[in-house]
Amino acid sequence: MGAIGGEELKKWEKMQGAALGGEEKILVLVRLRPLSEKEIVRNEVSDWECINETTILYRNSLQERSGLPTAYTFDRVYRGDCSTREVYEGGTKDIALSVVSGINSTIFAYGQTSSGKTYTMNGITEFTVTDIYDYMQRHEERAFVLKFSAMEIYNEVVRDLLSSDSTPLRLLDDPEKGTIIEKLTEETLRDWDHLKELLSICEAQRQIGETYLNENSSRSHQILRLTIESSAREFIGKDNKTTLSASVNFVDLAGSERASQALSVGQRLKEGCHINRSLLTLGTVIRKLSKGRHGHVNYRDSKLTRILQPALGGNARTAIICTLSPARSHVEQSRNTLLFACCAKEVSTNAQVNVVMSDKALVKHLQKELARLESELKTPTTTCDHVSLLRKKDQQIEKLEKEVRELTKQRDLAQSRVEDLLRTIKSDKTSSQKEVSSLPSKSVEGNTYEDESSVSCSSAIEESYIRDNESDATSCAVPAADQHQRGKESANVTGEDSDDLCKEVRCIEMDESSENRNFESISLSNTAYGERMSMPPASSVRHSDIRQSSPMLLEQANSTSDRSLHAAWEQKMQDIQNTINSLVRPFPDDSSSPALSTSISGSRSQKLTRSRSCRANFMVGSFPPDFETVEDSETTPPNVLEKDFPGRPENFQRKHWKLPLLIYGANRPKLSRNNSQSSIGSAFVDGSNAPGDEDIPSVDNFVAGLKEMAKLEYDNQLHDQGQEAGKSKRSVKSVGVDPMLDSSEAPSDWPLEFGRLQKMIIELWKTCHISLIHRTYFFLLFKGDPMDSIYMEVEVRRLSFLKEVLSSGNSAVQGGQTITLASSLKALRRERDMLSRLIYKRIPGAERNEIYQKWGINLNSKRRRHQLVHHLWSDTDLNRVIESAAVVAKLIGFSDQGPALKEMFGLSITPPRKSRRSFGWKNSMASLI
Ligand SMILES: Nc1ncnc2c1ncn2[C@@H]1O[C@H](COP(=O)(O)OP(=O)(O)OP(=O)(O)O)[C@@H](O)[C@H]1O
Repeated sequence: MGAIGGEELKKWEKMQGAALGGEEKILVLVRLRPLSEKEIVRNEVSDWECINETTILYRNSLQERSGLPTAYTFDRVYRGDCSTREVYEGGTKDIALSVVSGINSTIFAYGQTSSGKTYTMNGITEFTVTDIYDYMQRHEERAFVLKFSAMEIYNEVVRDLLSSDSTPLRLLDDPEKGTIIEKLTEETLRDWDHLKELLSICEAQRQIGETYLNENSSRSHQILRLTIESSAREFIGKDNKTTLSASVNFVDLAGSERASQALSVGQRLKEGCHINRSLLTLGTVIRKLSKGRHGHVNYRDSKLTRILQPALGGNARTAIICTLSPARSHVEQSRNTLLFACCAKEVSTNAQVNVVMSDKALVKHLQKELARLESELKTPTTTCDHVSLLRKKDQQIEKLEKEVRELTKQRDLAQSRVEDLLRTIKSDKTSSQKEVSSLPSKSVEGNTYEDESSVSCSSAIEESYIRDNESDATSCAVPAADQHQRGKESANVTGEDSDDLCKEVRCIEMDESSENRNFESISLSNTAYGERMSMPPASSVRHSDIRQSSPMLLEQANSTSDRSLHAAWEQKMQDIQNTINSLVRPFPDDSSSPALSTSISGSRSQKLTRSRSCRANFMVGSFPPDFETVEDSETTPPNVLEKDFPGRPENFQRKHWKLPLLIYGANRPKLSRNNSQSSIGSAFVDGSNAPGDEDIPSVDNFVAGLKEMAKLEYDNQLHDQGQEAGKSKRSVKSVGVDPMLDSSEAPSDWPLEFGRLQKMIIELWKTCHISLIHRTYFFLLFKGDPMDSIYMEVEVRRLSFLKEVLSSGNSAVQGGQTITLASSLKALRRERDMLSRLIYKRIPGAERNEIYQKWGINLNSKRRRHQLVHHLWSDTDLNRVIESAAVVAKLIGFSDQGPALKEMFGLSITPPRKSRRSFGWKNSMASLI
């Protein structure tokens, strides 16, 4: 059903000769009945007078001085001597008969008991039906079906007045039709006599109810509904048949005074409230609607307003006939009725012609509509801005991808040029060998090279590497006095390039060295390098080829112009990639552009995994396979923190500043000193850590995580030192943390320093919502030994970083997991729950009570376990921290065994040499690898 028309409807409208439907005010009529016989006997005075067709006046002189209104104006007012026919003809008829034009209509009678509602509605119903039949007879060209139903609402229960079954009817919500009444009998009318018969059934049913209620007057609302369906005879059986279908409701409401009367006394009040709930709601709805359709209208508060919702503010034409008793004794009720009428006349409805299309016509119509929408979607000039935006972005992306392809081609060309040069170097091997052999073998360790930090690779790792692999280092360092001089000259042109040049050579060197040292991950390193650089694997280019090559050729092979060209290309590709990312970012779902996602991710991964530093590759290769690769800080943008973009495809995630997370879960392989599966943890996490307690992280995984963290910091430290040389330092200062202390430079007042760091860590743990188990392990493992300094520093740095990230509302990626403030809090809450469950399991009753008392927890409290776990680690006072650690250790079955424990896990780090700053970490690292 809807307000759509067609040829047939247009014809029909023309025939009607009037505009159909639209917004209009509710028609409000007031009917004054004559004094009843009883009232006359009581010598009642009639105080109301209709002074013209629209105004009714209160004539009582006493009341006039009360300040209350005396004159009320409505669409029409009817004196007591007016007939129902006049009331009908005066406005009701027009509305009631709208039903034959496919427009819903409703006629209400509202007023106090015995004011003439039923008297009026009976007449209105009869006249309407008579006119409808008359209309049907006059329009033989149309086929009509007339249906009748009747219901009563009493005490918020809906009953079918045409059925002897008094089972209440349920109201259902229909997405198209609104509220429908379940199982309501609908009789198809044969003729007028049939309707009279049905009306008498309704009357009888109603009287049974009234008898049951032992009341003389109506205490229920009655709704008679006449539904008329019509279609042009000439169209019947045809595809484009259109049916008009509408209903007219005749509503005889319960006496409106009931509510106020019922409010007087107890039992009556309760009953009255029930009976008139719908009447009160009707008043509220009308009042609300009279002020305009703003905000919520409480139709659903009563069955009556729910059923009549369309008549009150929706798709219907509505007339309300307010009936009044003229008697002075009823003046209050009469005034209330007029007040309701005043509100009602402000209410508008918006009636529409209700057209029911045949299935076939409906299908045709929908197909047409679908085609229209599809063509709208296809045309970029439609109103759908996002469609054109998408199209534009697709074009941009296509263009950028083309550019990426072009640049890749150019880069490959340049690389092949480099390869050609390398081949030339090979061919010049013999002469180079002679040159190299003539050089003093110790020149590599010459101070000249080391001192020239601006052009050298004198990072700690290189130094350690040189010592460990002296022969390789000799060859790695390359320079003879004159070679170095050339290098210097070159570096004078671009200092940074020179540094890169050195790294480039060392990169190849290190790959091979790694091979020599049989690092377990060398193949990974080489393969990764080869793939990432789109060059032959580094190991395939023998470092001996290079070190034996002519320095001039070597210099040529890494010439500044080639490198800067590379750098420019890389920069450009990075820019393009960034642009693509920014273009892609607004898509909430990568599925919206699958092809795009695939193509870009390819180029993206190629670009982002490419390392600028061979040292980074070396470090990756030397870490355990599960270690999270840390982006070289040189390639990490200064804005290392970023907010998560929820819908961005993973391939387009920008780099995070990554730190390994101390992951204790089952996913993480257990690491031990020799990197093999270890059962060492079981010695410290007692046997009661049985299946089901697998959520408890083991100490060995904790230690493995610490070591990784230290390794990473070591890497950062080295990098910072390397950068120091290039005057382009990007240290951890950029995230607000001081550079890590070298353990070799641990302050002489270490106990004091330890206290300071420990306090700082405890505070940071709290701020960052760090796992209580982590805190416990850490606290119990590191108690002030000078060798703890590295781990203390690492922890401070990690937590400071995390604090900054979380406090700025950003997320950090640690160990492949994105950490936010919310996720940390959630994890901590879960951990506390887990610990509280372990209290009964792990701590015997007497000891448990002792602990509760120590923490000031009432032994009778039902939530004492929860209280305890919430106390744990929440106070940063050292004594409380010690107690917290003891309780958590007990719960997780961790027994602190002092230095022996650290020894077992390889956490006791040999004090480093103090002679050279850069050596401190190298020695420490020995125990970490
Ligand atoms: N306009 C009128 N002219 C003559 N008699 C009337 C008129 N209106 C009502 N009456 C008479 O007044 C009496 C009460 O009328 P009616 O039953 O219609 O009141 P009601 O408002 O429907 O009452 P209730 O709320 O109790 O059902 C009836 O006897 C009816 O015949």
